[in-house]
Amino acid sequence: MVVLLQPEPVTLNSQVYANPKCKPSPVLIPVVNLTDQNAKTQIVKACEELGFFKVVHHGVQPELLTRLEEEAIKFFALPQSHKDKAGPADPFGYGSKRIGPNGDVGWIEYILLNANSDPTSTKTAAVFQQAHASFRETVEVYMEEMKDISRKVLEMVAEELKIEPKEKLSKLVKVKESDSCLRMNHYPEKEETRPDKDEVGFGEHTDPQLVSVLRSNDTEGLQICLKDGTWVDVPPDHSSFFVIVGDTLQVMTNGRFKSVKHRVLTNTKRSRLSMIYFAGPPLTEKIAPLSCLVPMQEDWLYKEFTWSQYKSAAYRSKLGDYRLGLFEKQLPFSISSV
Ligand SMILES: C=C1C[C@]23C[C@@]1(O)CC[C@H]2[C@@]12CC[C@H](O)[C@@](C)(C(=O)O1)[C@H]2[C@@H]3C(=O)O
Ligand SMILES: O=C(O)CCC(=O)C(=O)O
Ligand SMILES: [Fe+2]
Repeated sequence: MVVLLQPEPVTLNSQVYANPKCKPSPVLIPVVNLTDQNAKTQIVKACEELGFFKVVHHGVQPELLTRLEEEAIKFFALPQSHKDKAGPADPFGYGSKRIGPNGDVGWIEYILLNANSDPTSTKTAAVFQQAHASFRETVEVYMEEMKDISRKVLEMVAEELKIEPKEKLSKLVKVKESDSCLRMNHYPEKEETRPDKDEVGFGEHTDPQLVSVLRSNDTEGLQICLKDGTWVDVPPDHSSFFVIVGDTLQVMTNGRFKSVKHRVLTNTKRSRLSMIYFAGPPLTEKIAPLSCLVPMQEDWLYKEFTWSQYKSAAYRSKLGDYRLGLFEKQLPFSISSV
């Protein structure tokens, strides 16, 4: 008899921070083996309960992860004046401390790159001009792998939820018009750490896209917010990926999946490096609850919008704003609320 070993779920290692809402928690992060026949059921359960899960047996070569990490480290180690030639981020290119256009800041520097390398983005071109010669190629190969993981995850979601046609979700991230991007975040080490104080690397937010695929080095810092508002640490694991449900998938499942709030705290003497691929639909794609999941329009919790409309609204908002609120349908008063 062959006994298949299931990967152990990881216990969230909550630290006690000054913030009273941040408590130790016995929550487990679901771990999904992408080659397991039960993967689709586990993915849907995790998307419903947490909006977040860890992926193992993903098939991405560890050498590619190491290569991209090394090249990113080399980029961030360049003199500030070189990096600044690729900034400020517009949103693409190199950014430091400022996140987005509306006054958000963090202990961070980053590169944001469009998956469809936009020939008009001079900032993107400048990133590659400053970087090591092989950086562009490594980034392109990595993005293809991330697209593939997003595709597989969305195919499994569609299969489990019996969405028809079954490519409905995965097609959105596969087609060449998909509006996806890759962000590399560097949270520099701190000489002085202040264990009594939360220091924000990347403020709390949800990701606007369908799904995000995150990988980091072995430095902690990422936290997710549970439904009861408790923040819990996600133990880092440099050989796995974490999948984050985005706002768009929340809308398409009519709220059945939750886009998880997350943030990065940087109270550490070691630097954190993360790479995160945001799988987004084409700009012109109409986003609404899927009719095969919610046949009656009056049951839709959200109005229909295009990804382009949502993205514009997101870029007018601050990081921690509840962006989906703008697209929620006004529900008639229920008798019990009167
Ligand atoms: C403050 C902002 C940064 C952001 C655009 C926004 O106005 C609100 C959404 C932010 C976010 C979060 C997830 C991704 O990191 C990101 C690239 C995205 O698509 O939405 C960022 C945006 C950004 O940094 O430009
Ligand atoms: O750096 C991280 O681990 C998370 C970053 C993040 O949430 C983002 O870039 O949207
Ligand atoms: Fe995020």
